[in-house]
Amino acid sequence: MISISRCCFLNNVGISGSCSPITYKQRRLLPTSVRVLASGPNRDRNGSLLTESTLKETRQDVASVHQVDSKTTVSDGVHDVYEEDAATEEQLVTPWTYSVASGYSLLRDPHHNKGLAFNEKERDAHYLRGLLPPTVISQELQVKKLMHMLRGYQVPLQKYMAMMDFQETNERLFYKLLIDNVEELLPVVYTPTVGEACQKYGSIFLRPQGLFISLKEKGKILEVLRNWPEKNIQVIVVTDGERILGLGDLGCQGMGIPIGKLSLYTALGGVRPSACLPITIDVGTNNEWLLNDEFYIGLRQRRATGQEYAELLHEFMTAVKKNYGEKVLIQFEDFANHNAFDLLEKYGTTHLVFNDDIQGTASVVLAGVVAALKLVGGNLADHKFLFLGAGEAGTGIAGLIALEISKQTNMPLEEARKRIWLVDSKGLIVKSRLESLQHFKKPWAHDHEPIKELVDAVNGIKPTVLIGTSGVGRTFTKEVVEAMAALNKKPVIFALSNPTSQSECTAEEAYTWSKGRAIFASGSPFDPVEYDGKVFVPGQANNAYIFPGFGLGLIMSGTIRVHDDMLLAASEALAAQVTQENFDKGLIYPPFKNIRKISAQIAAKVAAKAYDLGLATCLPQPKDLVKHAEKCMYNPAYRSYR
Ligand SMILES: O=C([O-])CC(=O)C(=O)O
Ligand SMILES: [Mg+2]
Repeated sequence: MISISRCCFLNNVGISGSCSPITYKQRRLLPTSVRVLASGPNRDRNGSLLTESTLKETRQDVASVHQVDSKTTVSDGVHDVYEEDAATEEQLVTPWTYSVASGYSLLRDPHHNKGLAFNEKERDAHYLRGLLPPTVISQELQVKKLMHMLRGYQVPLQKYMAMMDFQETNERLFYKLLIDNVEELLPVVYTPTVGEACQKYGSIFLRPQGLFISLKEKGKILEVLRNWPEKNIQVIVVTDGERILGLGDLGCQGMGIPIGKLSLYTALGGVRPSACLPITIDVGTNNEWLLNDEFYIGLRQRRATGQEYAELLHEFMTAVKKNYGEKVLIQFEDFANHNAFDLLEKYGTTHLVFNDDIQGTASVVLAGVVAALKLVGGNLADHKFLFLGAGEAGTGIAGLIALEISKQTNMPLEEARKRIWLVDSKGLIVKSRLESLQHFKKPWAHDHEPIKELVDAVNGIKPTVLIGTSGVGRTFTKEVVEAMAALNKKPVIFALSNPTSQSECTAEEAYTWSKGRAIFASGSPFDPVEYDGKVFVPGQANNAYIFPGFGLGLIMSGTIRVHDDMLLAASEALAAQVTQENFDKGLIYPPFKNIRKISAQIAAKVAAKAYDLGLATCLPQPKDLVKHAEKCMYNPAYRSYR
């Protein structure tokens, strides 16, 4: 086996430039325990922001990170960091070499394999003669062939498995396929199919694509992180599998979600695949069916809770920061409510954390509501919102809408919240229930008599916007939609629960029961619907519009904390991407086919906000942040290997 110079392969268009990643040696210069900020998290239980004093302290952390950065004289961040890491402690303690295989091994290396696209010269230079059939084809033709193959499969899960296989065989081809056919393939690698894949993950599992950290690894998490072959990690998506989409506790099999989300980080947001790390934390499962399934891949025990859970998570959070530094983004995904809010609150002031279900969903829905108002009329403050579901998504969206109303009108947050009502499994959230409510529901307990049924809440509250985040399918019944349509000329109805089976109603139901008057969006995709001779195209209010661009913005600016104003900036950037042509078709989200352009816009606005707030460490600030975002984005076109 001949090793090929690293330069030709690792010189990705990564997120580097003047803001180079911190190397292990430099990381050692960082204060060993980065200061815990003096007071509250970036959003306390009442939804207030980082205070001026905590912001000031966070800015001091920014200064210390930047001081280390500015000592680095790195021409090509990605490449040189690898050099340096290899030459220091990593090479001493890990068993790998950084050389890249040639010949047969090259064809089996997904990061560098090009299959039939290796040209004649490359076949000679890299010992590939005879290992491939004689024809040489372009990457475009390879994409065409794979699409032909995928379209031949009838069952969505077969398509999912084929896509995972492509990712494991030829990474660049996988991403080109996904980027060039995003509207067709998103439902395959993401909701709804990824939900079924997680349910059956044990049966279809062939090769691990992420890190599994279970209770067995307690005390060794730092070592486990170091077993992952990539060193320059910029985004981690982590789940504990307790609330996978609206499907409930899938334990260790929730791994499909971090893998799917990170594929979108690369395809939609342009973050290098090698900088993405999917992680599942396995503390057991309470899913009896899985515990008795012979193919289940996780720990066969009931979920650890309380101190045992908190200690494992704390070890994980500490190890991540120690191994990857201050600027690694940790995205929490599909944790159950009780842990999701606590983790965000606990680590929001010490780590770069983002909860996609609370914050990403909030940002995408606010954008959709703002866009819908162009069709419905009025300002946000003129509207009344009713939610079915008061968990992460429900209270997250409610909080961001209230914040935006308060910013737009200068009205106190408390006053803005009065326009927003939530219904949970026990009925309308009202003052008389205050004592028994979980902390994240308390801000939404307003004065009203108790109401049990959703339809009665609709008739009692008279909302203009109805948002479903319940995780329970078919809860927007004919009666509910008809009540909305009786109250509003153009009722705004969002059925956000995923996957399709958990959607509060289908697009067809929303349009039919409202007699074609609903402005409708859903979390999982629905096909266009024909009603009364007119075609209605439903919007997909999924956080996939936000998190890839949001993450890119944080990474390219070296931001070290997430702030709610960045969520508002992302939301505004997304709403601004809806064109008149989209509105004319009744659309409140831009088409996914433009998503990379949209992500660059979101990234630029998020980064700009981070610079304004003094939370960015990549200095100086680039002049044109949109161009900078586009330049940072991973391009899956093959490289030529000389
Ligand atoms: O994964 C998705 O499609 C959206 C999401 O975060 C969830 O439903 O938990
Ligand atoms: Mg989620």
